[in-house]
Amino acid sequence: MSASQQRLLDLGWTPEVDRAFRPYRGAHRLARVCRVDRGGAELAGGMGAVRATFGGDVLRCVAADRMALPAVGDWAAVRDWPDDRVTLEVVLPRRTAIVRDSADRTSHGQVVAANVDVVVIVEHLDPDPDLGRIERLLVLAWGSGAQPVVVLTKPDLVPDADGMRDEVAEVAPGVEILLVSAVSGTGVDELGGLLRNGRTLALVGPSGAGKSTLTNALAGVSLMPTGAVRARDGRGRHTTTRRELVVLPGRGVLIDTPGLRAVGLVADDAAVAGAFADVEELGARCRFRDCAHVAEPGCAVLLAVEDGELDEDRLARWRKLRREADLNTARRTPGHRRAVIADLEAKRHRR
Ligand SMILES: Nc1nc2c(ncn2[C@@H]2O[C@H](COP(=O)(O)OP(=O)(O)OP(=O)(O)O)[C@@H](O)[C@H]2O)c(=O)[nH]1
Ligand SMILES: [Zn+2]
Repeated sequence: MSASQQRLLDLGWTPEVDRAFRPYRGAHRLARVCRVDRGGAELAGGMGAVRATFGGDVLRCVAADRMALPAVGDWAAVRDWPDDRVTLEVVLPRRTAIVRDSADRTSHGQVVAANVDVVVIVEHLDPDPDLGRIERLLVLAWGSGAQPVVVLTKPDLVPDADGMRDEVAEVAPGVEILLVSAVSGTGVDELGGLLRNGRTLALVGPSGAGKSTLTNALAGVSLMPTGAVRARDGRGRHTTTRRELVVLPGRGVLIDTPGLRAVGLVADDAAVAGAFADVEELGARCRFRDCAHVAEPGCAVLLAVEDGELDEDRLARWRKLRREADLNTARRTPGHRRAVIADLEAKRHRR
């Protein structure tokens, strides 16, 4: 195998990617997006790292839908020009995508990371884990098409990490939960075991949960500045740029997303159902098939709450997420989108 092919394999290349790229071969090169900023993207490919600006087609697509913006983890067809410029011409179809709500609310959302195999939800045990946040990130993960895993960090700082894991397990049915301490080394190998066969893992979680620390522990070297070392500006944002995609040759690819604060979800019912498999399962036993689990007779979900089998707070959070999902679905219908865009245009003219 050539060095160039080996580099692509290390980047997570698969025959599926190759098939998607086939129509562009010849005039284009294949590359993976490592980082996106205002002016363009940093890419890695068979020939190494390059910086690219976005081609006209990409810009036109982005104008119509923000989801078309290249994202870290995307595979792309890239063109080299005689004056040494490089342009990203086509974003290849995404196998999976972690999508959050965009600020403007006119489009589907913003892709946080693409072509991810495992979404690692990182949450600290100290301070106490936020169960609602874990649930939201699980909805995000189930909506992405990738497999979720929960990693609980800083178990070395609490007396009963196992007990806390059991509590978290209640809000993460069917999801593997790992206790991982970068300090004591507990669980690092277990998590590292998920990084194999060129798979892509994306770390998501709040700032300070220990994502960069995990990346360093998995890489075995200090690639990421962590915690206090990294300077923050007045709004609490990091001023130093960080690497977002780390290639661990022969193992896999790690994507470290910047701390997601309040994650606006672009969830649909299926993603919520994935994260709340326990509620779904109970709901299948309700007398009415479209039971909302509010006050219906023969509601198996309410009965489970009464019996202490299902936590009332969890049901309340399920309701809230379901409402959000319904709103999103309504918002995404073309008619609604047109109305929102017209409204924005009107405001612009009034200014
Ligand atoms: N005791 C202990 N401290 C940890 C552990 N993991 C991370 N930390 C500390 O927690 C702090 C935050 O870790 P980071 O890795 O910078 O957190 P992050 O999730 O990358 O945060 P952002 O970059 O802001 O998104 C640092 O001071 C780490 O040293 C752990 O397992 N045990
Ligand atoms: Zn019901």
